[in-house]
Amino acid sequence: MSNNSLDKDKIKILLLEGVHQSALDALHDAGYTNIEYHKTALAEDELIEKISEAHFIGIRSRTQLTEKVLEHANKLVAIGCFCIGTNQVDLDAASAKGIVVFNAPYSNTRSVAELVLGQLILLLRGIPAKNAACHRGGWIKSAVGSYETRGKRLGIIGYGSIGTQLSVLAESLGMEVCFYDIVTKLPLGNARQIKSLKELLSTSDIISLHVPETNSTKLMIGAKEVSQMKKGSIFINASRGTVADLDAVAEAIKSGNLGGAAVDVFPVEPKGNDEEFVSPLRGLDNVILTPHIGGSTMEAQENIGIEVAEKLIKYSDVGTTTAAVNFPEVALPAQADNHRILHIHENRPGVLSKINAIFSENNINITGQYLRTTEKLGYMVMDVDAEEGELALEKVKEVDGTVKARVLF
Ligand SMILES: NC(=O)C1=CN([C@@H]2O[C@H](COP(=O)(O)OP(=O)(O)OC[C@H]3O[C@@H](n4cnc5c(N)ncnc54)[C@H](O)[C@@H]3O)[C@@H](O)[C@H]2O)C=CC1
Ligand SMILES: O=C(O)CCC(=O)C(=O)O
Repeated sequence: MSNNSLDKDKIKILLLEGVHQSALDALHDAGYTNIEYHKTALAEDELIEKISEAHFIGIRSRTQLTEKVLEHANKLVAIGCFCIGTNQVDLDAASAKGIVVFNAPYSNTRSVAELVLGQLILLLRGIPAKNAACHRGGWIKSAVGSYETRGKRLGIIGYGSIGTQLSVLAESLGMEVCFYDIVTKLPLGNARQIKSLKELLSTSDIISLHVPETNSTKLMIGAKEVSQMKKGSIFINASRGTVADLDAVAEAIKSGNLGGAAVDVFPVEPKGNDEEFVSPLRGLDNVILTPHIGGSTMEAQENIGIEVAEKLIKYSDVGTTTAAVNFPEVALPAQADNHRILHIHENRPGVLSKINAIFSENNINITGQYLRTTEKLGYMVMDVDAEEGELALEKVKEVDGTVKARVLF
């Protein structure tokens, strides 16, 4: 249930999926040298074996940190998602074990927006099919079905960090931008928010998805929604594979109802580069298929490596949880010569009064105290005189409702 402060070289960090060298450099510079690095995701049994020994883990989108996997993560204090999406982590299971989850919410957003812009230009010109024909010795020199971007309507579903950047880039090409979002958003430039998904689908020349994976987005583009799209229009999904029914998209491409598609994310993705990729869209010349690389540019990966590594370092060094995905956020100063008790507890009546009673009953002097809560979790941080740190930790660990407690010094 608890971790005492360890020497930095004893803190075991497991980095998977080839996170950028910048993360390793940042961790090394901060004194963390006990790092196991893998270029790929791990099979579930190996992941379970390795996570049971790790204090920190860094992943991207392939590693599924399910409840079953996290059950074995008894030493783990934090998860770094070196990406935006955190749907691959069972956040409730992580919170229940007092494991903080961090991500990089912005660093790869420009990369995705640029890729989508490139794809929509290529698809409007019918380039994927012409390119495929050339590779087979064909020659489709024709303007039929080939269009400029100017004046075409781009329908963006999900007007967040990526959707808004795509909106601005598309307008700079002279496109008309409309968007659908469950939240009322300030439109950038001349973009317009459309209240009905059906209206967006049926009036756009290109539809591009930029929503997170949630219960409300699961299969939000099914056969019905695909049938509502304008004849000959283009479908792009670089969000999550669970959002769209690719069988329906494949049927619409084959029947000519859709003019083309670009898909970067799939309901089931290969775990590594040596596993076969299976999709109903394979073999369709006017479909651009990419292996979930929307955010995979050198710039984005380098920035993500630094950003997430720094979040893990700050949590490990001083207990700061700013920008955590599943956790009360506390920005903490570096502690001076004292010991810092980090106490993660269920957010229910009585826990705090018991902790405070321990300090007064044992005459432990508190030099600094911080508290933040979410609906389910409380995170209390107490700085105490160095000689009283171990006693304080032992006592607070006994409090009913404690999820995790550790001391930093
Ligand atoms: N292909 C790739 O490599 C990458 C994919 N992504 C995916 O893109 C997603 C979006 O990224 P950001 O724009 O940064 O996220 P964001 O959180 O800034 O924006 C998401 C937008 O979707 C809206 N939304 C949520 N549920 C909706 C619904 N049911 N219907 C309509 N709108 C809804 C939200 O209100 C928000 O405006 C990420 O969650 C991730 O899954 C992100 C980065 C790279
Ligand atoms: O880099 C990755 O593995 C996934 C990127 C992504 O989809 C995200 O940032 O949410």
